[in-house]
Amino acid sequence: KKAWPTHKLIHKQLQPTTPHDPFPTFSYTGSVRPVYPLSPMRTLPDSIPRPDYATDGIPHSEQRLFRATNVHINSAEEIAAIREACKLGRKVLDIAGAALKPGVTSDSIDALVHDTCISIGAYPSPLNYYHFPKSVCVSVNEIICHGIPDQRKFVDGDIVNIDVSIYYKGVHADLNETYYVGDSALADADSVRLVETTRESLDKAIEIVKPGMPFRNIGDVIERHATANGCSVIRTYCGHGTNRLFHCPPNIPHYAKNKTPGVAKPGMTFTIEPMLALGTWKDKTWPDNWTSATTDGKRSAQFEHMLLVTETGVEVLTARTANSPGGPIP
Ligand SMILES: COc1cccc(Cn2ccc3cc(C(=O)NO)cnc32)c1
Ligand SMILES: [Co+2]
Ligand SMILES: [Co+2]
Ligand SMILES: [Co+2]
Repeated sequence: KKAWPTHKLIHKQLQPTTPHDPFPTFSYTGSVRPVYPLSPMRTLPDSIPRPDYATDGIPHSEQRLFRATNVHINSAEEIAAIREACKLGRKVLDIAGAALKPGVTSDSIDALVHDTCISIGAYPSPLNYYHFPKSVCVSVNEIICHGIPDQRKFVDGDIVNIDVSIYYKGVHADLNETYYVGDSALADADSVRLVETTRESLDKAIEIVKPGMPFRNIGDVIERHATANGCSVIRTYCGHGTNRLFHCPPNIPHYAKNKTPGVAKPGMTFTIEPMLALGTWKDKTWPDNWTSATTDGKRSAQFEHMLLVTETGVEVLTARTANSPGGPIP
């Protein structure tokens, strides 16, 4: 039997491919662990139009606006493109949600989202956004948001948020949902209370959106519903304007008594994306500089829609409609 060439052995030892925790000394707040190695960075055909940050990771177009607080009013053409991107984003999310099963890895969800984006001619907005390494955010249990798809397998009883954003015809769409994996999570009363309260809090917030509505009112509606159901509201991450830019004004906190400026006007497009938790609202970021977890390790859930302010009220651009019924209906 041929002796294993030592240089390959050494190389193998230096590049462990066995699943492992890259931060063995980090004090995790809950039971979720990263499972490395991450899969190689995914690529896209050159034919797919890319946002400015796709090459160097920095959204220069957003940073030019950094201090601005004026909110972009989309043209009719921009609104048409945003509507189309949001319909496609909804399809991508529904496909990803339907693939959630015990034993499936979050990396396989990333591959599915990435390949679906390519198939429709879209760029997955998270890829290389501030150097984010993957094409979708997958956040399990106590992970609040920005979870990085890796080799961790979903387990019966997990609650999993999939946050899809796509760049299509020069505009972004951004939406997310939290799903139950297997049957046990549906049986866990606290998880169901958390997930359904979060879903309802987004719906209640959307109900008040119309021209003249101060953005600061959204947090009051969300926090009232959260508190009434024994949940807290994560404070670090907010809803945001989305159009030709992935993130731009307005900044929309999900907690009560906030001082955010601005009022809704027809033609504005933005997200509302409440993250609620069973315990503390406080968050702690993993050493990967992305993954955000509750400091007490209790579960967090999120739902996100992208909205258009109309002359008379609001249009939920990322709504699940009759012709896109996909995904598990809870
Ligand atoms: C610089 O600091 C950070 C820290 C965390 C994340 C990122 C960048 N980023 C990557 C994906 C992503 C998604 C959203 C979003 O709105 N989801 O609804 C926001 N940010 C995102 C940057
Ligand atoms: Co999102
Ligand atoms: Co968002
Ligand atoms: Co979560």
